[in-house]
Amino acid sequence: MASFEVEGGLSLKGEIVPQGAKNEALQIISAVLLTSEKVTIHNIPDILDVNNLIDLLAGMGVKVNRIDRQTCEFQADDVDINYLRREEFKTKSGHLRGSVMFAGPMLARWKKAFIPKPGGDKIGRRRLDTHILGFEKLGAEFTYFPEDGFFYFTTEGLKGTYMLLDEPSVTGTANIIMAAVMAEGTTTIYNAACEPYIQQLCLMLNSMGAKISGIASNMLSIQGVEVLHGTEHRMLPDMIEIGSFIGLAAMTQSELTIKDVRADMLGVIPDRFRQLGIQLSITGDDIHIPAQDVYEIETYMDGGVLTMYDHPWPGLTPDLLSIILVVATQARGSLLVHQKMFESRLFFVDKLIDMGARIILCDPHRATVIGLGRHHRLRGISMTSPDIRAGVSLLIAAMSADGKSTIQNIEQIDRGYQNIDKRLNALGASIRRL
Ligand SMILES: CC(=O)N[C@H]1[C@@H](OP(=O)(O)OP(=O)(O)OC[C@H]2O[C@@H](n3ccc(=O)[nH]c3=O)[C@H](O)[C@@H]2O)O[C@H](CO)[C@@H](O)[C@@H]1O
Ligand SMILES: C=C(OP(=O)(O)O)C(=O)O
Repeated sequence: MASFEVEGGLSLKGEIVPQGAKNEALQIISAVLLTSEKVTIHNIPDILDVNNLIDLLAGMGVKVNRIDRQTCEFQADDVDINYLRREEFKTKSGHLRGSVMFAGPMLARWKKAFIPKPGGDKIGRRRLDTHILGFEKLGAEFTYFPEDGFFYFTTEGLKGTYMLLDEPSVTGTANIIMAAVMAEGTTTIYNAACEPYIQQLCLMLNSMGAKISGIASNMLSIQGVEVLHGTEHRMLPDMIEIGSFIGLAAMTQSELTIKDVRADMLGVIPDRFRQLGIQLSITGDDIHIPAQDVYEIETYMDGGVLTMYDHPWPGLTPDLLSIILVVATQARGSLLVHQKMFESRLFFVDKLIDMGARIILCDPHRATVIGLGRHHRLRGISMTSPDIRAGVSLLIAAMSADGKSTIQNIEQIDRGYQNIDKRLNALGASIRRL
C-alpha cells in the first residue's frame, strides 16, 4: 500500500491544467465496443481506473493503439466476448465501477452481456437496479448468480420502448443509451441522468451515426439505427478535479489559475465555491483564484445556516461534497453538508476532527462544519484514504495543516487523479510518494 508524506503549510502559485474527465472516460471507452470501426479518443486521463478499463478491452481482443498517454485508437473488430466469463475479467473488473458499462454495448452488438460485481468506491450501497430494469424493458432477460454477484443477460433482439427510470443513475443511463442506440424502433428514456458525462456520450454516439435527441435534458429519445461507425472524440476537462483545485487554492492560501476548464460545462460548481466565500474569476476558459487569507461562508437570505447537498445534474455532484466539507473547516461561518445519495461518504470526517477541525457528524448523511476562520490551523497526522474524493480532501487538509502528515492507501487517489503529487509539487507543494 503506497502513501503520501505531506509537508503542510506551503502556499502554491501558478497554472494547472485539469486532466480529462474520469467519469466521462469510463463511458466513452466502453462505447468503442459499439462499432467494428476505428474510434480515436483524445484527452484521456492517465489514471488507474481508466487504464484498467483499457486493459479489460485489450483482454477482450479490442485493438488498442496508445498514440500517447492522452490519445488512444480503439478498434473492436475481433472481440472475444467469452473473455467476460473468465475469472480474470471478474477479478480485474472488481477494481472499478466503469466495467458495468460494457453490458449496454454488448447487448446491442452481440445480444448477450455480463455484469460482474463492480468495484469503485465503497461509499454506501450502489445498486444496479436502474441498469437491469432498463435492459429488461428493452427486451433482455437475465440470470443472477448470487455466489459471485454475476449477472448474465441475453436477448433475441432489443426493441425500443418508453421507460421512466426509477432514479437518474449516471452509469445506468449511459448503459441503457448504449443498449438502445441499435435497438429496433424508438426508445424514450424519461428521468434520464444528464450530467456532462452523459451529454458527451450522446454527442459521440451521434457522431458515430446514432440518432439521439433531448441531449442535456432528462428526456432522451433514441431512434435505433442498424450500425454505428468510427469517430474521433475529445473528453471534457474533469469538473471534479477543477472543483478540487478551487478548494485546494482556498485552503492553502494559494494563487492558482486553472486553465481550459470549459466553464460552460461546470454548472453550479463555481457558484457553490463562491457561496463558501471563495473569490474566483472566470476569464474565457480559465479560472483564477487569488491567494485569500479569509473566506466567509454565506448564510441564506434570512440568516439561516447554509446547506450544501448533492442532487442529480444540474444540481451539485456528490463527488465534490467531501472537498467542500474540508474547505469549510478553515472558513469563517458554518455549513451543513447533506450527502443524500451515499451513506458512507462522510465517515472520513473523524480524521479531520483528529486534525483539529470542528465538525459534528449528525448522522451518516449529514455533517455540520463550524469554520475555524484560520484562528486554529489543522495539525498534521497519519491517516488512511477511504475513497477517492475523501482521499483528495485529506490531501488538501494535510497541505494546509501545520507539520507533516502521512496518507496511506493512496491507490484510492490514483484511481482518479493523474500524477497528483508531481503536478502539485510543480506549483510549490511538498508531497512525497513512499
Ligand atoms: C463511474 C461514475 O460515473 N461514477 C459516478 C456515478 O456513479 P453511479 O452511476 O454508480 O451512481 P448512480 O447515479 O447510479 O447513483 C449513485 C447512488 O445514489 C443514489 N441516488 C441516485 C440518484 C438519485 O437521484 N438519488 C439517489 O439516491 C443511488 O441509489 C445510488 O446508490 O454517479 C455518482 C452520482 O453522481 C457519482 O458519485 C459517481 O462518481
Ligand atoms: C465515486 C466515484 O467513482 P466510482 O463511481 O468510480 O467509484 C467518484 O468518481 O467520485
